[in-house]
Amino acid sequence: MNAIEMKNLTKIYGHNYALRDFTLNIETGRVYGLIGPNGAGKTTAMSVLATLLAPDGGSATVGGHDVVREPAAVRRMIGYMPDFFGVYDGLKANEYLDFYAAAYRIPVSRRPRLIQDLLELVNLSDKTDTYVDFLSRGMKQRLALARCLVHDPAVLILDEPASGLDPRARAEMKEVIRQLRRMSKTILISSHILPELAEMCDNIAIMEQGRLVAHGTVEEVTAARQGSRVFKIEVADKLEELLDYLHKRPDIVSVDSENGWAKVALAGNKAAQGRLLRDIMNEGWQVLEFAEMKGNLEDAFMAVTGEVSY
Ligand SMILES: Nc1ncnc2c1ncn2[C@@H]1O[C@H](COP(=O)(O)OP(=O)(O)OP(=O)(O)O)[C@@H](O)[C@H]1O
Repeated sequence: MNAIEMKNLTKIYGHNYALRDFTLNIETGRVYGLIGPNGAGKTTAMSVLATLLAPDGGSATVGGHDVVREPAAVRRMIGYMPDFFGVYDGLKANEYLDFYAAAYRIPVSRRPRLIQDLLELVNLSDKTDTYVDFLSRGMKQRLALARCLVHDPAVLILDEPASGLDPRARAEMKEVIRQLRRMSKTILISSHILPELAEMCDNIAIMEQGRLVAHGTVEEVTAARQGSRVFKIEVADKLEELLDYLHKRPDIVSVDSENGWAKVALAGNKAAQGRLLRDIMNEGWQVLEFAEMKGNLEDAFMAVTGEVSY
């Protein structure tokens, strides 16, 4: 079952297509990354899903509800975190969440427990009585995420939740998103921070100029661009000889050595992967690690969107 369906979505500003026949389905319970360069249409797609913007063509549903015809039902299902949001001066973190809980008509008696749970979830329990203004950017982002959760939505639409955060704050945000995934939420996240998305997401969609240019699992999108998958191979010794050996194999697209291990792009499927491992072991190397790497999503993004030429 798909939590989100977008079919031929089109949005035009003047002569500029912000979305052009954009079609994408997101299965329930998935964490889906939406990647694209500035102006690709990520915010536009998310605004349509959040019922804030009417499309000029096509249709979209969330939980089976049409975003144009049943906006109230869609809003009940989603938590939407925009890329830019204001916070209210003079409110403490718990008051801020109380304000939103009231807006969602959560009974007063339920709110203290709910707010405590939400602050715990986003790792801000010790900031309950801190003025929102005094929180760091990362904390504010996590509080904004907590705000999206007050009505316990099944679907989260997060527009660049990690933007402008330092590595530690990003890691904390990532952890919260992992936690939400464990709670079986369907999550759509846009980002420019590609390696981070690769770690967090099950699937990714790459957009450019309002169009979908690639989608699939992180591994599929990466492989589609290269016709290969990348592996880390660590051996007990004789690394130089291994690199030479790998260079000569026809199924190896490229070989690099990195921090004492080999990074190889292998053409072919799982059977090819099995053959490679067997051959290396048969040749006498003691293999300490043989693992597929997800980290080259950034390469895939650059190649697909043409931001960098190879
Ligand atoms: N209100 C608007 N009026 C006119 N053009 C707009 C408007 N909103 C967006 N656009 C245009 O639509 C296109 C898509 O914009 P959008 O904000 O959806 O992209 P994005 O992928 O979210 O970019 P970013 O990563 O910079 O946030 C861009 O060309 C943008 O200039």
